[in-house]
Amino acid sequence: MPKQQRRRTSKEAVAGISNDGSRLERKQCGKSTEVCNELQSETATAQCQRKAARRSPPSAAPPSAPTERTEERRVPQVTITPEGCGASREMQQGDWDEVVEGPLRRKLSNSSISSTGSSLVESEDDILSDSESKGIITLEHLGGVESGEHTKSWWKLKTVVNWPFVASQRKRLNWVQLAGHKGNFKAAGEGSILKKFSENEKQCFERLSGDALQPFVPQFLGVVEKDGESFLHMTDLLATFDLPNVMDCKMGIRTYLEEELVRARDRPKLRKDLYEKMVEVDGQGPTALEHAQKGVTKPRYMQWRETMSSTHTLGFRIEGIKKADGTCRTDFKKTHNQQDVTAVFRDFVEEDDSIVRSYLGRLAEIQQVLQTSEFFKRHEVVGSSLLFIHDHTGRAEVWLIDFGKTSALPEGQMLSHAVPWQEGNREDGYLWGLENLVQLLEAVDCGPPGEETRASPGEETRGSGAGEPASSFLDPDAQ
Ligand SMILES: Nc1ncnc2c1ncn2[C@@H]1O[C@H](COP(=O)(O)OP(=O)(O)OP(=O)(O)O)[C@@H](O)[C@H]1O
Ligand SMILES: O=P(O)(O)O[C@@H]1[C@H](O)[C@H](O)[C@@H](OP(=O)(O)O)[C@H](OP(=O)(O)O)[C@H]1O
Repeated sequence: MPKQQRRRTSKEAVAGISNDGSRLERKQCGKSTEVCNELQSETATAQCQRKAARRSPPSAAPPSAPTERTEERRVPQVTITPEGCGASREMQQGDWDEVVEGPLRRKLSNSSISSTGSSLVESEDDILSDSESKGIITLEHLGGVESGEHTKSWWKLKTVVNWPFVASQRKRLNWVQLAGHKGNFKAAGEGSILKKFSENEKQCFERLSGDALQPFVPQFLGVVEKDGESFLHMTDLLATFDLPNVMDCKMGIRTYLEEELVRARDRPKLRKDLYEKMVEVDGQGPTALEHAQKGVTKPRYMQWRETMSSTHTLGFRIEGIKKADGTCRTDFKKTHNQQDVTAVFRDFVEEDDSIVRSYLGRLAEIQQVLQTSEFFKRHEVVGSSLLFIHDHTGRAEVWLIDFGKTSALPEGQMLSHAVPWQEGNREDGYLWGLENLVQLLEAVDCGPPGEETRASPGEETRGSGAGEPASSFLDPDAQ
């Protein structure tokens, strides 16, 4: 199939996820006939889904379809009373300049890129004063100094297009922290990194040892002390790539713990920093009261983030992307619907179908393993991400990262990860989000092998028969 035609097909497919997918966007359909019509275009999607069915066995407990009915969704209310502003738990770190071995050392710094998504390289002040903790790309450059030496000279690479890499340096210019808290990471020995210690995350790594999921998470290398602080030592997933493209997708329909909700109800604490982050994205975000108080509670902020982004509508959201050319984007707070998300995916993979297929293959493996993982069954997985990494060699991998807010369930309790969350059931919607992610990525992958994926008229309906979807989405209406 000619490339142009392939692209058209992909584009149609982006919107037309499925019968169920169209429900996913039905509220928006009311606003846009164009979107609505596209959603009804099924053929290309059906092709993708058949491809997917070949890639992976159908999930044992297929999730069903979401809608975009944000207002109608039941979100536990948090009573806000003014009690002063809570401070961010962000690490205050001023002494993280000393970094590690290697001729071109990474510095993992507290600098960051604004979530407003400026793609311009600004002054150092701008970088440092940024209130966001995202999109950190900071590299320590030792200008040919041999391994073992220490120096404090380093580069801050914010957003650089056409970075003049020389071949020997390219491999080492890999590090990027696309999400998470400033200063949470430090470089370690070759191919490994240190993440600020969390007892909870350590326990998760220990429990993951020997679990079916272990091959899909960074290798845990133990706890190390450095400069009087404890860190989790783990493999740097980027280390073996050459100028990788990296994307962080935060999984699940809920990004805060139930206990945070309870705490906020019992002891509501207004946070000015979160209020400011909210206003930065949407001046209309805070209520009149919140504007007056200049503060919001954490669950209120987190719920707002979920509804602004695609967490609420799709069960995952894009946190950040860094591409091989050095460009970095973290301005996805308002990337909300499937068309926008798919457009970002397409840009990320640069319409390289073989990369998409590799990602889909890996995601299919992850979906399969999640069905058998004891760890997954017995943990509420909140705030965890899938890290997508590929480079020009054609290698593409997906890894599960960040178990800082993943918590064990009481003995005997298990989650389906695919049914709606109601306070108390601790469901996280991980599998639902993953299924949506896979389907959106499939919408990018509607090119070759072409003929073989073309549906015959009798195959136009998804699924194994009688209009039954092969896989479907979670329906929050079912709540
Ligand atoms: N093992 C790893 N290898 C390579 N990069 C990693 C690894 N772990 C994390 N990262 C990078 O660091 C970023 C943040 O990681 P992580 O989500 O674990 O941090 P965090 O501070 O716990 O985040 P959050 O505040 O969302 O809980 C990721 O988006 C990714 O870019
Ligand atoms: O993505 P944003 O808009 O920057 O918002 C942050 C993000 O949701 C983090 O996941 C969260 O940390 P946790 O997941 O650890 O709760 C952090 O809370 P915090 O400010 O309390 O650290 C938020 O500020």
